[in-house]
Amino acid sequence: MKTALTIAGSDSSGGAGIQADIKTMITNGVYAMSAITALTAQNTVGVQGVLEVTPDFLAMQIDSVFNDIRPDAVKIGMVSSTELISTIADKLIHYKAENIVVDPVMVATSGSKLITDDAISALKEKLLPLATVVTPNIPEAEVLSSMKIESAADMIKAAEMISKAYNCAVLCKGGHNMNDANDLLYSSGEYRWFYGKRIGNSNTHGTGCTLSSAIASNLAKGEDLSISVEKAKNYISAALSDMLDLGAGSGPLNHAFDL
Ligand SMILES: Nc1ncnc2c1ncn2[C@@H]1O[C@H](COP(=O)(O)OP(=O)(O)OP(=O)(O)O)[C@@H](O)[C@H]1O
Ligand SMILES: Cc1ncc(COP(=O)(O)O)c(N)n1
Repeated sequence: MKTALTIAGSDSSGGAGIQADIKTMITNGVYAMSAITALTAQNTVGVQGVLEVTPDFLAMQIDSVFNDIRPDAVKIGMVSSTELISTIADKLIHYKAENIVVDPVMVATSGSKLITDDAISALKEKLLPLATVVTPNIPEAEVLSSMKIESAADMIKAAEMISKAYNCAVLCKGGHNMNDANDLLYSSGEYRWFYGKRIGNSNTHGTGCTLSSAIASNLAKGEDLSISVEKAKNYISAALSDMLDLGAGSGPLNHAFDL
């Protein structure tokens, strides 16, 4: 069985973070492992608290995983501080990790900030150059490219800028668009659109975590990047279409819709 590791934060409400990643990896057919960067006390309404692990303890978790069950792919989600980002980068280089998917988590759907401003610089300098693919939503792509994105042409331009600056593929996600849900993959100088019909479901807590973990699962199984994104897009669209409606705010997806 192929294996995947998520390095991310825990979401006590189970819709995003480590919990979404593990549910996604299992339902996409790979063995799931985790290294937790922070505990969040969180629900569909907001983030009530964050408790970061120490860099040493994060390093220990990553060592424990790599020294026993080597992951075929690694997904990185919420990492809130510069020190934790440096720890992850050092370990990924040390273990020559492959198939690295970086979801540059900055703000939760509920509006809470999940990364410090310093850490955004570290994310750019240390993690993006290691990424097979980085998966920003539109506000994140604006931060990474320092440009405003107001059209499909802007999505292409920003993705190209990020890809060239950090030498990685870029999936610019269109979930924040009003009329469609089209995602753009820019890789090795070429781009491809993944078209999605906008689903009338306001329960989108964890969509970014879920998409990036599905991509990592497909890469772990040996699919190329474009097919990995295509299959991940189909998975997230189906999970959203299941119309699960839990909690008072933006609720989670049904990760196990076809079980
Ligand atoms: N209402 C929707 N209908 C169809 N697809 C959607 C919808 N909302 C998001 N998506 C899809 O979900 C995936 C995640 O995109 P999105 O832009 O929401 O990421 P995100 O903002 O990082 O997610 P998160 O909610 O975890 O912060 C993309 O494939 C996007 O197209
Ligand atoms: C621990 C953790 N990681 C990531 C997210 C982003 O997901 P979303 O923007 O869907 O809330 C989150 N809310 N919590």
